Amino acid sequence: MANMIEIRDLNKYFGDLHVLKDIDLTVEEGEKVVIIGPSGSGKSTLIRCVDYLEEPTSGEVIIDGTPLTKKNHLEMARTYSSMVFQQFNLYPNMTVLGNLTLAPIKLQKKSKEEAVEAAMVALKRVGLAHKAGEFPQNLSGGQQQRVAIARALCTKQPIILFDEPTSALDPEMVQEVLDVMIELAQENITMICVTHEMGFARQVADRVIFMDDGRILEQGSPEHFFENPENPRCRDFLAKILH
Ligand SMILES: Nc1ncnc2c1ncn2[C@@H]1O[C@H](COP(=O)(O)OP(=O)(O)OP(=O)(O)O)[C@@H](O)[C@H]1O
Repeated sequence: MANMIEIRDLNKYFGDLHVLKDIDLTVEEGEKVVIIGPSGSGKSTLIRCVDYLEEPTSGEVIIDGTPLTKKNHLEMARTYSSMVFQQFNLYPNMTVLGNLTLAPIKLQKKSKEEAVEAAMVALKRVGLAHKAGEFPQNLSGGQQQRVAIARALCTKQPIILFDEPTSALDPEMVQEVLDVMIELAQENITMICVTHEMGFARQVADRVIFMDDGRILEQGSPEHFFENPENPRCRDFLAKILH
């Protein structure tokens, strides 16, 4: 398998705060990676560096062989990666269909017909084709997040980054979003997902990564990771959230 994402010696500071510390990480094409760790450990910042929503202070992020730079990052993100956020980030004054066709038409220069067709295919996949004409505020949180996932799907980039996609949802809506993600994981999409959903990690991840204080302290297959973590901080963290 080819490397889709290579992160080399990545450091990120916010002012004096050293948030990512010498991160090295390679993700293969089609690989599903779940990142867990305590609040403030740098998980979101790390995946935001993958599509340059945060600019690394030093080090490199290489996508499909091309290093991200100030100059190319918008074009690279358009081609390679989309992000699903905790707070959905849908435009409230646009219909679901409007939200889904905006980037393909404006940024990817697709025709309206092509964008609508792709949007409807994506909405079907998340079970919401019948909501195409609705405004986001008329949907439940779970439905809004499924729309956000459909939006990520219809731009057809090979990488999807999930930043705690179920953390803002009422508990009864979490599973419907996870089910969509589980189904997506059957495909050759490269996924990095920051989440506290350990069942999802066990079911879907090829690799689980534990971050603490800006560093990757443990990583491995779910079997190894959950049964036999070596790092004491990872063991403590798992003991807390699993019991
Ligand atoms: N734009 C920013 N400006 C200043 N500090 C920031 C910014 N974004 C994040 N931070 C800080 O960087 C650290 C890492 O934040 P990050 O959101 O990456 O952690 P996280 O592991 O994703 O946490 P959580 O699980 O709470 O979302 C935190 O101390 C946070 O307050």
